[in-house]
Amino acid sequence: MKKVFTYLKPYSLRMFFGFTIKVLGTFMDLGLPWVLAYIIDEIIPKQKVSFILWWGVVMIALSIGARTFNIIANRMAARVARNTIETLRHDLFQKILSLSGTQLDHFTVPSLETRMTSDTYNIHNMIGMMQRIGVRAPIILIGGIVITSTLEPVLTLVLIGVMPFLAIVVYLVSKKGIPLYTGLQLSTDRLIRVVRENITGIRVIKALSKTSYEKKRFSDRNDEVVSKELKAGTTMAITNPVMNLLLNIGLTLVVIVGAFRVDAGASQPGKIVALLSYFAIMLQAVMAITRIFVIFSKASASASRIAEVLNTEEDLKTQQIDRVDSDYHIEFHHVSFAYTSEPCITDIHFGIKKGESLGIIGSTGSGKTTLIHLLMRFYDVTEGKIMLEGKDIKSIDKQELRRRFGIAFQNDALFADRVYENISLGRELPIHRVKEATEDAQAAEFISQLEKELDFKLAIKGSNLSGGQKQRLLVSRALAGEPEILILDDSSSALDYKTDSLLRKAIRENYKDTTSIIIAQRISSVMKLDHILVIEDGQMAGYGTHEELLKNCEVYQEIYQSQLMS
Ligand SMILES: Nc1ncnc2c1ncn2[C@@H]1O[C@H](COP(=O)(O)OP(=O)(O)OP(=O)(O)O)[C@@H](O)[C@H]1O
Repeated sequence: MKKVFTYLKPYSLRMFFGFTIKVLGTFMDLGLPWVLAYIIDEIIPKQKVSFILWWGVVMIALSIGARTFNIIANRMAARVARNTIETLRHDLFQKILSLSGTQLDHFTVPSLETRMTSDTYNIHNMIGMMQRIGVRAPIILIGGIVITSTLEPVLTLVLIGVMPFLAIVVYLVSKKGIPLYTGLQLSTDRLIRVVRENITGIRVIKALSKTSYEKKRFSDRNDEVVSKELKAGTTMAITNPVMNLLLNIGLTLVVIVGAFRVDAGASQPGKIVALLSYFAIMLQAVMAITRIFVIFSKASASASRIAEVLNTEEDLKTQQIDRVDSDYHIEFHHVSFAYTSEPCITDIHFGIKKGESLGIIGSTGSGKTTLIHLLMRFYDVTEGKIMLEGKDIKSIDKQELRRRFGIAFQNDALFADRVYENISLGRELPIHRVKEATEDAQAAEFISQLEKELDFKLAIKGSNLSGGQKQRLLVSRALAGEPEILILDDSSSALDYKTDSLLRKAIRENYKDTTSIIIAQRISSVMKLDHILVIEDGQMAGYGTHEELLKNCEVYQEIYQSQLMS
């Protein structure tokens, strides 16, 4: 919570004004029963209509003043809550963007989504509530006790006697509430993960007739959320009836004791009426405080989940490492890596010169994409080093490093935006450059057939395009910035042989200075490249040209034979 409260600092002045206005409004509310008692006990017995009217006007003025001040203060509170959450969400988003691959794996994407949405929403609720009811309710309670004790000290003791019981209920319930709400948020994370997986894979789920299986999976997660919600809700729901009961006992005692006291001449009817009014608004205040505790319990669980992300230390810091002389543009120097305890990449060692091309081939899951993740420093190598022009990539600023790449990953993201935006991706590239890239990526022809061509609007994830069209747009995006290093990760798998071959020809001829790395399943996609790395279970099974590998790499020969036969 401490971390979240630091976000309120810039609004302290606004909060102070809001607080002052709220206090004034609340005092006016507190004055009303007192004036009523005064009218009943002092003014009415004098039987002067002008006096009664005058004090009636005072009551109306107090009432209007209280409402107006309340509305102003509530609007100010809403503004503070909105602005605070806007900044918090912005910082959280920035932080999420800067998380390394390992940190993203640790938090998981669905959990980060919940932290960005429902967790920030819970805190928004709390900040608003604290400024509105959090100020008003304690003043009503304390002010109420002070005023009633001046009016009727004996009856006030009845109310004060009830207070410790109320405090115990609030303490016990909120102590149980926070862990329950933390558990609920974790279950919500899991539910969102299932929803996310289902929505992303809706077609394959239908195609494989897995809908009933997925329905069950969703239902299990949903039941888990419902049961945790029920548990948290039931615990919190105990508060209101118990509070009500305690306060109503107090109220009944006031009426009984008050009746005896008026009868004995020790008190006046106006005071008893005022006391009942005070008890009523104090009852509302206590209810509001319990609501604050519920919201605070939720927000406190959310705040620690958000703080966990915000306090995550950057684990891929830029380091001071001296450059070494190297003939290579890209060099992997005995690189090993593990996502978990199991090694994924072991002792990969190669170098390619500027403008050269490297093909990476190997079975699925052999570690091809991981090599790119390491080259772009999404993860840090566990052993060895990766160098660009003799500079360890750990010594290059991450933004600067990544700007040097043009990359198309497998199933990369396409956005619900114009074709141009999807290719330019915020780089404000000139139209002619985007057009050239689409021609090289063999996408120009199909784009020319789209309505409005580059202005054609894609659906979410480019679902109104075919697989091959999507791939060609992604390759256009990678080529459009004329990158120093081009990486195509299985980006031509949906292309026919002719289009694939035209794409490779265009890259060869039009991007001579670009060093390219092409990951592919088909030997035809890599056989003409300067070097080919054959990878098997994360290890180098061969390195050389197509001809060399055909002679001396068994794995390559097997892939070649199997593809030749098919
Ligand atoms: N974030 C991750 N956390 C844990 N393990 C991972 C992660 N990403 C990949 N792996 C594992 O690392 C291994 C290599 O994965 P990688 O994606 O590099 O393979 P690949 O050769 O590119 O496969 P494909 O050809 O199917 O794309 C696989 O066993 C995979 O399960």
